[in-house]
Parts: sequence; structure tokens; C-alpha cells
Amino acid sequence: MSEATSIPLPVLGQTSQASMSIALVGNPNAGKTTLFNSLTGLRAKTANFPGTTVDHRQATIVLEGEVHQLVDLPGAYSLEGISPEEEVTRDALMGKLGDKAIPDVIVLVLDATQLTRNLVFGSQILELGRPTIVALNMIDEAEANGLEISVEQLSEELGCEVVPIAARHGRNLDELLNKLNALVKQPVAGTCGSAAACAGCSGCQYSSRFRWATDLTRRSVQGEQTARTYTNEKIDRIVTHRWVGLACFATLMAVVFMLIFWLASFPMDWLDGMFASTSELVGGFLPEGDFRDLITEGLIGGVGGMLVFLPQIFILFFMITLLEDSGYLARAAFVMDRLMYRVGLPGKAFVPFLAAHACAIPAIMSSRVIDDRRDRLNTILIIPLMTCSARLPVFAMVVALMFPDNAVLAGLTFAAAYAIAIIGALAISFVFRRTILPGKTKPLVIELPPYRLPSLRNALTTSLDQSRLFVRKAGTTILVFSLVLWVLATYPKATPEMLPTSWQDQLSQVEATGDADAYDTMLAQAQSEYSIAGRMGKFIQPAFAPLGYDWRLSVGVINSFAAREVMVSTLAVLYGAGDEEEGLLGSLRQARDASGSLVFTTPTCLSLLIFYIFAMQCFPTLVVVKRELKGWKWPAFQLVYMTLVAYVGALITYQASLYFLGA
Ligand SMILES: Nc1nc2c(ncn2[C@@H]2O[C@H](COP(=O)(O)OP(=O)(O)OP(=O)(O)O)[C@@H](O)[C@H]2O)c(=O)[nH]1
Ligand SMILES: [Mg+2]
Repeated sequence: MSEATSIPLPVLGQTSQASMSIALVGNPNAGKTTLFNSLTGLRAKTANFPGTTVDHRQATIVLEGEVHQLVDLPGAYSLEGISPEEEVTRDALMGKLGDKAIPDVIVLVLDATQLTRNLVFGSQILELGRPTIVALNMIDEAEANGLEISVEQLSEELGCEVVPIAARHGRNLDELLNKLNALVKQPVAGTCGSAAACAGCSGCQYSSRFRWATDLTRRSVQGEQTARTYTNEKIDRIVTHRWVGLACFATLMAVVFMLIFWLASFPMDWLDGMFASTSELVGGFLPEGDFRDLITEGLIGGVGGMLVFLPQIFILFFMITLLEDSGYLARAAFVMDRLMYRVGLPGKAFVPFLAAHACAIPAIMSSRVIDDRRDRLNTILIIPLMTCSARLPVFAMVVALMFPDNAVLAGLTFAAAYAIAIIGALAISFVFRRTILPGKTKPLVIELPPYRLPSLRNALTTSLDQSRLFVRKAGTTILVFSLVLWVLATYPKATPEMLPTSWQDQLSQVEATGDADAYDTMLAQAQSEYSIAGRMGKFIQPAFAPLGYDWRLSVGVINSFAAREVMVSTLAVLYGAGDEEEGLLGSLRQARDASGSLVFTTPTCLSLLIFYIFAMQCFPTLVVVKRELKGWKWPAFQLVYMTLVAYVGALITYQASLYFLGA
């Protein structure tokens, strides 16, 4: 880590001067956020995808004991740009962003491999005549590409310090900090040297800037960049092809999911077994009774049932981050845009959609980049259909129940669930654009970033962050839900005499056979139906019977209306996963309904899968939609339409698969 973060924050009063504000400015994908992260020790999202940062972000850095504000800004191509991100950057530079003053010092981040294009915007920044320092980033890549850049020449012609760095590898950041420190101590405005574009000219034409940038690049850069570019173009021709590109995307995703399944199955088996034996071990120490059951079934069963899926969450985010960093996902965005445009979604919606695969909430907020109101509304309405991480435990459970020993089929089904969500979302958008939100959309203009060896560290920190969020949820929300549910599913406790006569008859029949195990199982089932949860479940079960759910599954669905991942822990508690040696999946696989038939048949599993793909079961998302669209009308509409689609979809799936596959 850099010097800036290793110096401890000073105690208040030690800073003699008022702190300066330092802004990171440059083209999209130049590495501003990567630099910001390495200077501040933060983990703001970076990606090999232009337009990753859409709002400003600030943090403190310490230079020789002085605390300063470092501001990361969205990338821009020009100061006259019309996109909302470019507006944020322009406002920030002009001191019009909220209560922020004009930045005291500018760090102009240039991508050394794309010097000409970066200098076009750079000339506008230099022209502002503010104290500026140039961070010539990606110098590692420039060198690997065979480019030799004369830093002295650039520095002389730009009229300010130029420091070659590789933000991603922390290379030369100390020199950058030293020079930055000198500039902060003595802020001198750049002179623009002999830069023809800006010497004495303000508001130059794009063409003259471009000519100046090309000439300057020619004077300061030696070497050709042809070999790689040529291969990139060849690959791009394939992966961005109208149909071949789509097929590539689908195949790649399917392979990724199969890999995730296969890889995750080892730690998952291990975790499942570990929770089962922990439950047994803890149970052995506690005296028999309700408290022991609360701990083994409610606590370990409920929370463990959810944590089993941690490996899949981790590996999924790891792979997605690698793909994004490699530059491939920008190509996928390009390919998908052709489809999205047809169904009336703006190309800019791809980034929110991608983000929605982690969580709908930041995705809905990032849809602010879409300027047209209807485009944005349409995007927000379908964002929660994307497969967010909260759905993963449910999908993973269902798929594991269907294909316990077949990673290929399991992976394919999982990938199909993603595909159904995307296709469903496109179809629904199509309908909305032709009914409630008519109008034309803008196609996407995206610059394809270079292919790049993905950063393992970035992938690791992203997936660790996501895993931590997941574990925190399991330790808080899920924990409370599991304990409350255990109480509801246990009380009032019935002795055999208190049960309805139909149960008493069945129990005495089983007792007559002398099979004590069968008697215990039946008594436990009768008791759970007698409990509050059991009665509620039986009350609502008729509504879910056509979808193939028994009363416990119905309780699960209702229970997870506020947060979908609660489903798995609910089932773990209701089907007594903490109680069994087989762990969660084993006990679900053997679960039987009142009539004695297996609960998790293929039709029921498929119906559950479809229900959870489409249902809006996330209260926080509804609150955020309300906040963004200022009112409850649209979130209410969203809740109703998604639940309806989910119910009807699951109904059709269950009935059709019952017809074709049998129970
Ligand atoms: N090889 C190499 N890659 C880098 C370097 N700095 C950043 N990157 C990569 O460049 C990509 C873009 O980095 P970001 O920091 O997200 O770029 P940004 O300028 O913030 O982009 P926007 O937010 O879209 O404006 C990521 O894949 C980084 O890992 C570097 O010094 N060398
Ligand atoms: Mg950024």
C-alpha cells in the first residue's frame, strides 16, 4: 500500500492549513478509481468497462501530515459532454457540485496506451489553467505493447509534471505523491507550455485539439502498437457479431455456471456436513428439551442452511469480476444492446442490469445515468427481475435437489434460470413500451476497452466483500427470522391426546406395527401441523396447491415476501434440517407431505424456480424504488405485476411438467 495510507490520520488540531481538495479527472477507463483506491486504501468499484463510476466519491489522503480531500470523478470525453456523468465531472470542476468548492489541484489521469484520445480531453483540462499534475497511467501496458514514452517531452509540452505510473500495481505511486505534495504546498497553474491547442486559445474546435494531440503523441511516443490491436480486432469481430456474439455470450455463461457448480460442490458438501455435525455435537452437550431444539434446529439449522451456499456466492462474484476486468463484458453489452434496443430499453441500462445481478438496490440507483424519464422508469421496473445474489441460495437449493450428482445438468439449469430472467425481463419491457410507456429509445454508444489480464486481487476483494455481506445477513436478519420461525413452528406443543382424531387414528395404527421411528416421525409431523406456523401454512396452502407446494413450502413463500433468501432458512427449520445427519439437502430430499408422497419432485422444483425468478420479494428494493420515483405508485405496481407473473408462470410450469413428466 502507498505511503498515503500508511501514515496514521493525525489528531484534530495537528493540521495547520485548511485541507486542499484534489480531483482525479480523465477519460473513462483511464484508471482513476484504481488510483483513488490505491491512494486511499478504499475499495470503490473499478472495472474494465467505460462508465463504471457515475458519481463523485471522496476520501481523505495524508501528505506529510496534512489531510486533504481526494475526489474520484466519473470519466468524461469532453467538458461540453451531455451525459449525466460528464455533467457531474464538469460541475465538480466548476465548483457547482452541491456545496463543493472548485478543486484546488487536478490530477489528470491519462491512459498511456491511448495517449492521443486521452490528450484531447486532457487539453481541455489543461486549458482551465489550474494547478495540474499528469498521472500517466497503465505504463505497464504501454511498455508491454512496445511503446516508449518520453516523459520529459510530454512534461515540457504540457507545462506540468508528468509521472508515469501503474495504479493497478502500485508502481511509482510514491513519486506521484511526492510531486503531488509539492504542488499542493505550492499550487502553480500549468503553463500549457508550447501546447498549440491551448496556448492562448480557449474553446478550441475538436479537430484542432485532435490534431494537436496526434502531433504531440507522435513527438513523444516511440514504437508501434499494431500486433496486439490486430488480434484484438479479430477477436472482436467474432464476439461482437450479431448472432455468433450472442451464442458466445450464452455459451460462456453456461460454462461459467457449470464450473461454479462443480467447484462449489466440494466446499458445500463439507459445510453441509460440518453444520450437521456441529448441530449433533452441540445437541449432545445440552439437556434434552425445547432449548436444545431451539439451538440445533432454529439456530444452527436456519443459519447453517443459508451459509451452505456461501461458496457459490464467492465463486460467482469471482468469475463475474474476472470477466468484467478482462474487457469481455463490454463486448457482451454491445451484443445485448441490439436486443435491448428492440424491446425499448436504452443501451445505458446494461450497466444497471449487470449491477442488478449482485443486488437490485445499487442497480436502481445507478439507473440515474439514463436521462430519459420513460427509459429510466422502464429500466427500474424490470431491474428486480435480474438474478440477484439473494436468489442464489434458493436456485442453488432447487437445482441441487433436482440434480444431486450431475454438475453439468445443475450448471445448465442454473444458467437457464439466469437466461429465463433476462428473456422474461426483455419480454416484459417490450410489453411496457407498447402499453404504459410508449416512446423511442436511444442506442448504446460504447467504447470497447482493451482486453486485459484480469486482476486476481480485484476479483478476490470483490468476492470477499460480497461474501461478507452475505454472512452478515445470515448472522442478523436470517438469524432472527429462523428463531422466530422455530418458535412459531413449535408452539403450541401438542401431546398425542391433543391432536385431531384423524391424526390419533393414524398414530395408533403406526404404534400397533411397533415401528418406533415411524411413530416419532409421524408425531413430529402432526405436532408441527398443530403449531401456529402449521395452522397458518394450512390456511394459505390452498392458494399454493396448484403450484405444487405443501403447507411448509407455502409458509416459506409467504415468509420470504420481505426477503427471498429467508426461504432456505425457513425450509431448513420447517423440514428439520438441523435435526438430521444428512444436512439440509438430505432432509429436503426425503421430505414427505401429509399424503406421504415426496415434496420436492421435479415439477415442484421447477415451479419453485420459476416463482423465485419472477417474484418481487424484497422489501428494501421497493423502498428504494419509492425513493427514486417519489411515490408508492410504481413500487406497488411492480410488486403486483411481478407477483402475478411469478404465480402464473409457476402455475403453468407445474401443471405442464406434471402433465409431461408425471409427479
Ligand atoms: N494494466 C493496468 N491496468 C490498469 C491500471 N490501472 C487501472 N487498470 C485497469 O483499468 C480498468 C479501468 O480502471 P478504473 O479504475 O475502473 O477506471 P476509471 O478511470 O475509474 O473508469 P470510469 O469510472 O469508467 O471513468 C480496470 O480493469 C483496472 O484494473 C494500470 O496501471 N495497469
Ligand atoms: Mg471510475
